[in-house]
Amino acid sequence: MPSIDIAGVTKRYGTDTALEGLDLTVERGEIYGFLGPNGAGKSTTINLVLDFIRPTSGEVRVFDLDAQANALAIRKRTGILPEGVEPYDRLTGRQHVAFAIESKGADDDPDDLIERVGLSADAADKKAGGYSKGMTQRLMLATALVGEPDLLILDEPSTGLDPNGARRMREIIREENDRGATVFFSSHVLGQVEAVCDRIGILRDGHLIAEDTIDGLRDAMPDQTRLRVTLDRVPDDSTAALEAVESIDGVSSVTPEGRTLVVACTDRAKTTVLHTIEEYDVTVEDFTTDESSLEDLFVAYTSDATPAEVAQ
Ligand SMILES: Nc1ncnc2c1ncn2[C@@H]1O[C@H](COP(=O)(O)OP(=O)(O)OP(=O)(O)O)[C@@H](O)[C@H]1O
Repeated sequence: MPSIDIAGVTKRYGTDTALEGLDLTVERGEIYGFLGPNGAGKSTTINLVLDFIRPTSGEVRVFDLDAQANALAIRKRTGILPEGVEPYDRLTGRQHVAFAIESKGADDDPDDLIERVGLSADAADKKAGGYSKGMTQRLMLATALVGEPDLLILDEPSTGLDPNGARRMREIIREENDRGATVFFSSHVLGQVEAVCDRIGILRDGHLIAEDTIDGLRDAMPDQTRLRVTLDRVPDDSTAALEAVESIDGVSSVTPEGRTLVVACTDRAKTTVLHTIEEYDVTVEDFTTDESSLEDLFVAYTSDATPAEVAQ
């Protein structure tokens, strides 16, 4: 039985279509990463799952229950970390967690949850109105974990977290999953997604344009590669050089790292990339090709060309 089953869902806001005919299934026990550029429809999808908004057409089922008819029962079994949520200024962190425990009728110890997310006992005694973004995010994660939810929905969970916080988040996602929870999370931090997800869905303009494991996404774009080109020096007009490489057909991104250019491109574009760089009066000292990262794949999948065109 899937934890989330979205079938043929369209969501319109007036004449704007946020989602169109979306089919998406998250199996029980999996960690599903939900990616997409700004405005692709990720938050809309999450809001439909939680019945905060309703579809224009189509059906959303969670735990095999209709999301509209069973919203409260579903939310009781779900831990939610919404995007950009503000805590109540006047409650302390501990009071927030205690309130969440009471609301869910759970019996967690607030201090255990506070410690687990890496919030200090001192911070937990302070009013949440003064919390930094990272502390707020940790607090909200603690409330999402209340009652050992069957499903965790995390919207941009890394927002505001420093590297330690991001690592803790990954560990908690894995621990929750080991306990049996299904995790559905949206993120722009692709390293985070790459590190923990079993499966990834990429949404673009309200359509799911790719859904697979990272290896599967790679296999679907066998021609996609990551080229590292080391030059004898940084070109004098490095901006023009970067723009020239970026505009080559088959190149989806270029990142300078000192004298090295990291270029996500198709195999066929490699030679043109090397020739183009050399036109800027520099010598290519070395180049290597590597497996594409999730970031490369994401850019390739969400760039203007369709995935099929990119893969060709
Ligand atoms: N309440 C609303 N009223 C009108 N249009 C909306 C509303 N909410 C979302 N939209 C539109 O629906 C589309 C999808 O938005 P959504 O917030 O779901 O995208 P997202 O993938 O979560 O983006 P981001 O990564 O920026 O958070 C966008 O075009 C957005 O402008």
